[in-house]
Amino acid sequence: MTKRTIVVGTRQSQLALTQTGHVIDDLKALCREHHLQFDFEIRKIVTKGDRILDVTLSKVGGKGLFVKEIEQAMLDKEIDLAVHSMKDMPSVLPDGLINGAVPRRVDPRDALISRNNLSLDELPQGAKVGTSSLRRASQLKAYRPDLVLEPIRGNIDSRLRKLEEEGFDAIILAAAGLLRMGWEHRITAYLPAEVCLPAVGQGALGIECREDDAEVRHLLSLYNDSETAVTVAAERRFLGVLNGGCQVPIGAYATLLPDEGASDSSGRQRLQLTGMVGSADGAKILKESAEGVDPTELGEQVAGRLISLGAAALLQETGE
Ligand SMILES: NCc1[nH]cc(CCC(=O)O)c1CC(=O)O
Repeated sequence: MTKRTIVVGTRQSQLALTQTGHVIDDLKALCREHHLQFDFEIRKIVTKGDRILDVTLSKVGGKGLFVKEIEQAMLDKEIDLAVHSMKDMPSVLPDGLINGAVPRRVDPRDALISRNNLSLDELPQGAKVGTSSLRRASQLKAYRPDLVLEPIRGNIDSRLRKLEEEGFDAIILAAAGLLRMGWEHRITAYLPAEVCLPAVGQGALGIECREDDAEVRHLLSLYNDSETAVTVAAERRFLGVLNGGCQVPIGAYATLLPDEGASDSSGRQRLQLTGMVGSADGAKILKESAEGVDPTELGEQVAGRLISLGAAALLQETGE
């Protein structure tokens, strides 16, 4: 019998190619361990988002732009799975596709890459900091109102280049992307969650596949990390309640609490979720934490508390 070749679709950015390569290495190791016979092949796909990288994303339709063509190729059976950064994955997947695995998360924090090896506190008064993330800008302005936040677009490699070329004192990037690229030596400081709560799902990946592809689903089930899956589920439910895709400063981060017999009767461990919503200028930051066992309920609970604190007005203000 011939071996099935699993075709893996990917965007062409260095980060996407690197992530996809790591995932295929992990899947090959799982195949050896579990005596599964599969070959893997990479298929590169250019998405609409890649073709218009220099346009502000919120102006042209948001994150979905990076996944639409990939999902169509999967529905058309040109590819069998795709690796996404969890934070770029839409909350609702098209009929027929599922998130088959959430592998173990890496560092969720944001990182400062500064020109003279300075920490956030050491940056000079009025320093120019590059980020196009409303979430990062809002929280940095709240912490250091003197900073001048300016947009910077492009892939990680071009943003690192622009740090030098466009006169920024520092830029902010997700630690996870730098780590996966092998560029963590560029990081000058990690931003603690108390200063800059990460994006929902930051540092995690999602592996999308067809719902009716039992072979791929079985393989992916072996790759799923239940701790990452449950914490990211709470963050994504939080986001889902607050935001139907509009561009607002929102962050969330969930962790499993240490297991000291603190699980419920079904053996589920308790989670803690912190969520934030801010104004674009950082003048107002709403932040709440709660604990619970069910990720959906916890996401809804933290979102509900923020709404009762006035989040709805913030969402309207900036979500135009
Ligand atoms: N917004 C783009 C994006 N999507 C995923 C990552 C890498 C980090 C991750 O996987 O969470 C990045 C770069 C960044 O935000 O610095």
